[in-house]
Amino acid sequence: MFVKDNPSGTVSWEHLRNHFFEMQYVKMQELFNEDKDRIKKFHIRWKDFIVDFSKNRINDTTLRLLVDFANEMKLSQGIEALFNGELINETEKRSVLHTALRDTKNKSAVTEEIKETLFRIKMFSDKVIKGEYRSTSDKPFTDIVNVGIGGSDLGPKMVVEALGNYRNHLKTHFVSNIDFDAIDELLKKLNPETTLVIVVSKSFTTKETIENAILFKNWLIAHKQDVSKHIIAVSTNNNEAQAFGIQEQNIFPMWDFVGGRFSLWSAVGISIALSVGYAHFEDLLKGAESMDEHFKQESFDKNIPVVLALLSIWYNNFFGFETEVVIPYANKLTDFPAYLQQVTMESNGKNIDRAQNPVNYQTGTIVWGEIGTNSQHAFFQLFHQGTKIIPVDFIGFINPFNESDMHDLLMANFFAQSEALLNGKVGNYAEQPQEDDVNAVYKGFLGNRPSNTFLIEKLTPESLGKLLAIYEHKTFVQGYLWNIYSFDQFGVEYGKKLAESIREEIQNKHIKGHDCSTTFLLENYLKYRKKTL
Ligand SMILES: O=P(O)(O)OC[C@H]1O[C@](O)(CO)[C@@H](O)[C@@H]1O
Repeated sequence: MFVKDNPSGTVSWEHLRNHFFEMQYVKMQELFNEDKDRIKKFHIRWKDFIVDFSKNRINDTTLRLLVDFANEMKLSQGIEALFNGELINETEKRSVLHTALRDTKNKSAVTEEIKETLFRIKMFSDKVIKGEYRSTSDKPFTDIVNVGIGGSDLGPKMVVEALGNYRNHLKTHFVSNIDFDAIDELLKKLNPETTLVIVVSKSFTTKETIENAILFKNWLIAHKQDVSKHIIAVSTNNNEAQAFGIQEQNIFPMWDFVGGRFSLWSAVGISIALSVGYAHFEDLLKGAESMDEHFKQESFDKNIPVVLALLSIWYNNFFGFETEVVIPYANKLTDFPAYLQQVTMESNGKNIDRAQNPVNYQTGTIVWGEIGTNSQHAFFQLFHQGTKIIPVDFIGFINPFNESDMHDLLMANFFAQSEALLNGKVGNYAEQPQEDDVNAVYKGFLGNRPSNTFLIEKLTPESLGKLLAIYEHKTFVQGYLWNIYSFDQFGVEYGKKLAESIREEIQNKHIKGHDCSTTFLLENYLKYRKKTL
């Protein structure tokens, strides 16, 4: 089971704090000058991945002290507890076993159930793709609509997009928000006779999802389609799904031991299997499984998720950097930052520790991002010359899916940005300021801005699985070391309840019991709302 020690009370935390005072003014440029082989120490080469973390404000002592901290907090014990299915989600009395979803070696009862479900996903997706599972009017399906939100949307949507080059003829759409304007636009494009709807909701009670599912159900009924053929579900709540009109054989199970934001590996990912075929879905799982093995077995100083988590803690808790950014140099990873935000921020946005005390140190980092090079032309100015320091994860691929010289230009930008952030405008690139240039002062930049670089051979189902598992485990390690519970989300659940009661007040046109600001806003909403339906 997990220890419940306050990390800021450990000896190694104290050592890190003292070490920070030495390191805070050290320039990375100096570290590189002093040690021409710095890269040898601070990179990890693993399968088709190179993770270069040399461009960070660290030296040998930093890495050693960070690893000491992980050891003092008994991280190995925590990792063991995770993989052994101990009830580490203590507040909800649940195990956390998303790793079991991709564990082909495990022989426990849990994996039997998982295997059976994977087999069902394979059979079903094969049939739909081949046109053997047919619609009311005996036609093959052409369009898949995934109705879900949060973890029941972000992960599958991101993967379907990321593996766009592997997609088959099926057109996959994702409906998450309760924004009728957007849904209406989609409905106009869809043919109800050949549309298959997947309602994905672990709880089958999430308001947005159920409202949207009802909308699609009514749309299908209005077009005389058999709902039991056109709607399938993924849920732990069999009863509600059946009450909704979904046939039992078309309900794919979810389990309490898989958190929504870690669930794309389960039947929640059925839209992935449908879009790219089961074999590629399996490759995604295999990639994640190989990262699980690395995470379990590798020593902490060579362990990709552990090193990334420790660096993030170094910046978050000692330097006081508040956010970190992820920049994938691949359009196909456009949705990656949004997915990652849920994984990290819903998990580690907590302020009470595992011993029920308010924490006296920072937890959950703020994660954001955008693809390169677009982001360079949007917000990189602040990275280079702003007052805030924002550590960057650059993600790039050596080979594109479709060969083109253009890829070298894309990647030239990828390499240039991290180099510029490190070095600033010095060395080979320094321009001699013109004596009469009155703007010279605005044109310099100092560098010393940290980044990690992921150089991956190619974006494939397998490498994507590895990448996602890296960030899942990084999140786990951070939550564990911050001594918080990463696998519940009570904050979001409270917001859901509040929205329900406000909706009732709007419907009854009776606003009551709010602060004066909310009352003012609601009254104006009611006053100017012109409902035509
Ligand atoms: O799959 P469900 O039960 O509809 O929940 C959707 C999402 O809602 C949340 O509970 C809160 O946003 C997420 O954790 C979850 O992924």
